[in-house]
Amino acid sequence: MYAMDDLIDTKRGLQSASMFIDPHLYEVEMEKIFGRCWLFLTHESAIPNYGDFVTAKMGEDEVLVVRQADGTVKAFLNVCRHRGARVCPVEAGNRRAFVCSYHGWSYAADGSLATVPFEKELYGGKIDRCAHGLKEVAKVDSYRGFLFGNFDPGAISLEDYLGDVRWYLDIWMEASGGVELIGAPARSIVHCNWKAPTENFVGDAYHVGWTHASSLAVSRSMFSPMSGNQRLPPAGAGAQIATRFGHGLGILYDVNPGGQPAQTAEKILAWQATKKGKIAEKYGELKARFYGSHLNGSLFPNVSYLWGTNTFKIWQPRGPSETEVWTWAIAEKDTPEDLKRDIYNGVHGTFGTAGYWEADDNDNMESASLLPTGWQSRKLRLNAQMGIGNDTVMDEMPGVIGQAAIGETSYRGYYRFYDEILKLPSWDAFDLNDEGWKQQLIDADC
Ligand SMILES: CCSc1ccccc1
Ligand code: FES
Ligand SMILES: [Fe+3]
Repeated sequence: MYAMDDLIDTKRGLQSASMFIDPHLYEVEMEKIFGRCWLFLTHESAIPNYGDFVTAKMGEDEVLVVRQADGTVKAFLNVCRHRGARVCPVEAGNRRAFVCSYHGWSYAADGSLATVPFEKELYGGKIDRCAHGLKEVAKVDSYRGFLFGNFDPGAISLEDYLGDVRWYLDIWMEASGGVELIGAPARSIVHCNWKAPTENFVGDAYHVGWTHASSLAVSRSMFSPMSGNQRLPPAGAGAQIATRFGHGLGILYDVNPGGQPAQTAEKILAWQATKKGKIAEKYGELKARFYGSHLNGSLFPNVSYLWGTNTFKIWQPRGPSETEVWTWAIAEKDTPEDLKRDIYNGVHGTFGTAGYWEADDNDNMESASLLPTGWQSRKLRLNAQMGIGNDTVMDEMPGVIGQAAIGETSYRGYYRFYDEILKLPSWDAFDLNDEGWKQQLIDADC
């Protein structure tokens, strides 16, 4: 059994390897993280009309996300209130009612219990209908079209929960003119703990040259000069950012198309050149530069994205050692259709189920997650000390900043909040104005 205080050492940027394997910790994570944090559901554009729905996952819970008649969105556990069978077996569609395939109970789009077969004859009218509607997810909210849900009615708002990271999300969710998720997500299983890939995307530019050496060599991408660790990005080529709620990212300046194959990268650069001037006028030079940069990021607990390599991922936990990966391609809404198709193909060829970048990563995710099965291996500490002691704050961009293209500032930020939320009695006990988290990260040192 893990000891909570031995799990995360924010002061020294260390984490216990047991966090990837401990089944008791996993249950605490499901309760205290997935039961209380804002979890990605879908994008508004996927359910535009009344009755449109998708099924999604919130931790290990399967939910039904439905557009309501009044234009709002509700989410429900996709679980029949009679004997618990799945109410909606399909991933997406349009329904005004959902009928359970087991005994035929039906529910309206607003989750209320609509019909019960032979209700009078078999129940004598004794069913409390109000108590048998689909269990509603306490809160659903949207940020720039990205819909999130929260099981905890006492949780802080989505806007507060995203906090400083909104400034960086707005680079591609707003300044770009807005984005869309293209098509249905590719789904695959990786034999790893859900945190391993999330931490990789939050801040691991360090692995790109080594893990992806062959992918970089064959793709002739903008990252290819890093192949095999031939060279580091030059000094001042990027930054690492940590924010209050564990959300973090890395930025590699001016190389937006990042891991896209060369021919797609050229088209993306030409397309972005037509927009950058207007973005600079409206949002300033810094955001315009970041629009043309490559961003790798994660939103706590399990959302990741690559702005530039156009990838959007959810790492759905399925036990401590298995993760179901949902991968979408993201593109700016106003991208020409032929380029959107190239981007889609590029994403699913790199980070999709059978993508060559994905295959590189999965080996690392699986070994890092499964080796702590060893009783001695799980006692090891994982090192996230790159750049420790050099983190700072800057006037021009929010969060705690590591001023290096490769560093582990956002790892330390991710696990700092992981530690805090696991120990938080309830959101009532949370002080949104406490800025101490910044000093915790700035004071960290080996
Ligand atoms: C094109 C992949 S670049 C990257 C950087 C950091 C984390 C994950 C991926
Ligand atoms: S489990 Fe759904 S109607 Fe019985
Ligand atoms: Fe990778």
